[in-house]
Amino acid sequence: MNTLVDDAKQHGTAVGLSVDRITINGGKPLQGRIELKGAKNLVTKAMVAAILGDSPSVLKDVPNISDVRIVRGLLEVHGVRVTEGAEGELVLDPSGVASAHMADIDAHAGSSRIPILFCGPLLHRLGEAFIPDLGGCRIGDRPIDYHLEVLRNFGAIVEKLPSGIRMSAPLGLKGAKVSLPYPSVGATEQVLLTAVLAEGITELSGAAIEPEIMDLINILQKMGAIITVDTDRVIRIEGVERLEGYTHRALFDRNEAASWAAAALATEGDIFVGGARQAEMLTFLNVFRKVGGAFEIEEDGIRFFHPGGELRPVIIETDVHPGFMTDWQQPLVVALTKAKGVSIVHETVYEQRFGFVDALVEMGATIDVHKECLTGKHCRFGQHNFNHSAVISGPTQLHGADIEVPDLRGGFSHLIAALSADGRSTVSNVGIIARGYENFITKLELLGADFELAG
Ligand SMILES: CC(=O)N[C@H]1[C@@H](OP(=O)(O)OP(=O)(O)OC[C@H]2O[C@@H](n3ccc(=O)[nH]c3=O)[C@H](O)[C@@H]2O)O[C@H](CO)[C@@H](O)[C@@H]1O
Ligand SMILES: C=C(OP(=O)(O)O)C(=O)O
Repeated sequence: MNTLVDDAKQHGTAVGLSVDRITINGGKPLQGRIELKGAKNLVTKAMVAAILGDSPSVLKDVPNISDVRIVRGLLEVHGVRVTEGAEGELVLDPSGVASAHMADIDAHAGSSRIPILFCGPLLHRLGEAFIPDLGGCRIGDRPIDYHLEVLRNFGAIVEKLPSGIRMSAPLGLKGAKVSLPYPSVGATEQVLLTAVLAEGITELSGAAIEPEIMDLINILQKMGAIITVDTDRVIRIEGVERLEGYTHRALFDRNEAASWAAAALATEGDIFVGGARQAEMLTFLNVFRKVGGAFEIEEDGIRFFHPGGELRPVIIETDVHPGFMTDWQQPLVVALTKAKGVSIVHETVYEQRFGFVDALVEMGATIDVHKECLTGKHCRFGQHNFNHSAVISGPTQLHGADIEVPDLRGGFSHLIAALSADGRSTVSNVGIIARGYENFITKLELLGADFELAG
């Protein structure tokens, strides 16, 4: 397995970021306007969906992030021709889809979580698939048991090898009744990408219904799929014989929007996030307001700002949509260190997502992590030995320190911590942030941050 430093270098290099560290002089409010592109958690899946079409697809608002680069590389080793159109536009031509050579595919092992979603499309197109080791953030065990079970339900034969997973479907894939034990985003996408061309009807219960999944459904419908989203997390898919390419503008990145909103609050700043929309951020906006943040919703984006006065503590439980998204908690925790009183964040989606708080504590925050489900709701992790509830007592003034990015969202929270701290901080392994934040260095510059690049 790659070390964190290798990961950071790989992700940084993929988007042309040649530095490992940023030295930040904190204490300056972030102010100005930035623009969002499409969501990391949709764009990469939309790219995979292009394999299902029998003509090229055009995807707009594709961000320059390393996860997109990695998926592009994987598509190319499978014979998909990927070209760039206008700014932020990718043309994906699947007419040459072929089995990848092991050596080529190995180069992509361990880089992102997306390879597992190639299974259904490749089984339809080629009758076989080989999936290398998966990467993604190290925030828990992240098993793929639901994915494998789903694929077996459709008739795939799954063989686990030391280097990855081999799959075949000698009799083709057939629609199935599938029930997920937990509304997993990835496993729901696995069902969608497999069921659309499977013979017959698929009924998925216990589905995840995140906005990025709904946008993937929009794309599949444009391609010719028949998908019904019922109440109570049930999705019905009627398999069709062929799909065509799509043209689609990707849904904006609501996780990036929430991150910049938290940055505005923690630095007492004022950031207009172009492209952000209210509907997909309702839950975040409620919490942001309760903490004492202010926002103005405009047609072309949302202005997030600190209106003055004291920030207030909150109790949050992360959850599947429409709950408070797990990817929002890390940046917000930095703002909560400045709230007067005791906040609690109960992480119910991943068992180990509080690794990033060690650095905040080193910077002067008062944060204790606990194994118990501290908000009252019992989650899957309550009976185990996982520190999955955090108690944040404030207000505290953070001070500069040398800190190391542990994962994508934790990394962004470290940037915010350094920007809001007194004095100088050095944040290393910043390449990991390039997995999901397009041009974050340029955006920091635009917002008036005081920093130097090093390493
Ligand atoms: C690329 C992408 O879109 N990543 C997002 C996606 O990750 P991802 O799709 O990996 O997350 P899931 O929704 O699948 O995971 C949720 C929970 O289900 C568990 N699980 C999942 C699959 C499985 O086979 N077995 C199993 O036990 C996971 O360990 C985790 O505890 O949704 C997460 C939850 O909104 C987000 O934090 C990630 O940003
Ligand atoms: C956990 C995340 O992503 P991934 O699933 O790609 O690791 C994230 O975007 O915060």
